Amino acid sequence: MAPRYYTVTWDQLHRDGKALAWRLVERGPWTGMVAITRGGLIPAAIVARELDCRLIETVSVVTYDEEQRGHPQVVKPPQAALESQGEGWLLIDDLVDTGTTAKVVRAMLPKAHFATVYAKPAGKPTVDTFITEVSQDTWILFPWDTEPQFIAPIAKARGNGGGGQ
Ligand SMILES: O=P(O)(O)OC[C@H]1O[C@H](OP(=O)(O)OP(=O)(O)O)[C@H](O)[C@@H]1O
Ligand code: HPA
Ligand SMILES: [Mg+2]
Repeated sequence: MAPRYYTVTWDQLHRDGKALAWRLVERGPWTGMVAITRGGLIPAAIVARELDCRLIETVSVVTYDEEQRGHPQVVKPPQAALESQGEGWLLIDDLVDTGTTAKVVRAMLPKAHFATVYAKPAGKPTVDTFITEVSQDTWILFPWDTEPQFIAPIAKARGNGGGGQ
């Protein structure tokens, strides 16, 4: 079955990122943040600004090639947070889908608080805090993966022409 799409604009991402920061500020203070690259980088920047957090580490896990899921590979470990096992650290990603990426990172930082902006049901048990849930068969389109384009008027797309003079 073709996936449904849920389009997220920059404005919406900023609003949802701030909503996440409101939840997380109550759980702090935080030693620092670990952004899961690349999707977690912009949500992490929004949350870091709101929480006045300046210590940002990254962890890189490659799981997907476009919409195809592969075997997760840790390309860069979250060095600064490893010794504490992530205690006091916020782990940020844009979304959890199957939870594959989350499980790999949580194994490295079992004491970190894991937060995402969006979550699908299969990945939900791996997240401590998230803002918006979408169904498992929905593909989230982020603003960095999309661009606005021309769309034909409804009447033309239906092939029933325009109104006459
Ligand atoms: O719960 P999962 O099924 O693991 O899917 C979620 C992960 O997939 C995407 O990252 P991706 O691997 O596409 O890399 P990217 O962040 O560099 O785009 C997304 O940013 C999450 O990190
Ligand atoms: O729904 C999604 N959107 C974008 N990237 C993703 N990576 C896993 N699931 C998704
Ligand atoms: Mg990612």
